Amino acid sequence: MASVVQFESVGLRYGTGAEVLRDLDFTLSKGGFYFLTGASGAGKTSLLKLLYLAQRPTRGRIRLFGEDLSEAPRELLPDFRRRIGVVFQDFRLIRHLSAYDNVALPLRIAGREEAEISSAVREMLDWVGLGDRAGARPATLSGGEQQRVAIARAVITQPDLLVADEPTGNVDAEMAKRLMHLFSAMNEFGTTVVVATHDFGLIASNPAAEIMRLDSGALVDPTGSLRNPPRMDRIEVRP
Ligand SMILES: Nc1ncnc2c1ncn2[C@@H]1O[C@H](COP(=O)(O)OP(=O)(O)OP(=O)(O)O)[C@@H](O)[C@H]1O
Repeated sequence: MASVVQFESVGLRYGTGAEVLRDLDFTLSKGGFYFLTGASGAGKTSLLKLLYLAQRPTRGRIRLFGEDLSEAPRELLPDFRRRIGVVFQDFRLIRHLSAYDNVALPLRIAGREEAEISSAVREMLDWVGLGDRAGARPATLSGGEQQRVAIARAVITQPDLLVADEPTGNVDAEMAKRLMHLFSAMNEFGTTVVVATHDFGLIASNPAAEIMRLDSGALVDPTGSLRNPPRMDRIEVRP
């Protein structure tokens, strides 16, 4: 399968500090679904920042959509960026825009017609359960509602790569299921999805997904043990 992302010996440090990511070597395939997990501070958000081009690695190479980013001219980065949908941990909605206008923004930037934008945005807001809050500004929405607007905005352009940082951290279990259904539907249409989460319930909801686990900045045990806990009947428990 074609690769969307390739990391080769990638490391990242902030300023003069120690490396927060080290020796990352992995490939994400087109149409793959990946969960990125690991303890708080393990480097999940930092790895996602490399994926959505908010950070450059301090060493190693990253290929995105087949292009080597260390060789790509800076002017090309916005073109790459437009192919990536991002759900930020802190949402980053635009304060003075309504929920509708926040979700419409990427389509307006892409130059779509208003009639097309209107039907797409209304359908998306309905799907995330905010059809009746289209005119609301972010400050008047709850944390969970803001998170749903942020998700709607990230997926509205059907990006090639969707990167989501704890996208269900503020919603109830029913809404989390609905949002995962949305991500899976996009994934079936070819979007590569990367979801950082601590929520093992969420991970269990998509048994076909691959799990990437970060431990102190390094990827460990990329698949396997998280899905296959030890068979308790084989473990001898001594009194
Ligand atoms: N801008 C920054 N400048 C300096 N250090 C940073 C910066 N951002 C993150 N770090 C450090 O990098 C390490 C990894 O942080 P990161 O936010 O990537 O972890 P995380 O796994 O996403 O954590 P959480 O689950 O709590 O969101 C931490 O030690 C953190 O303090």
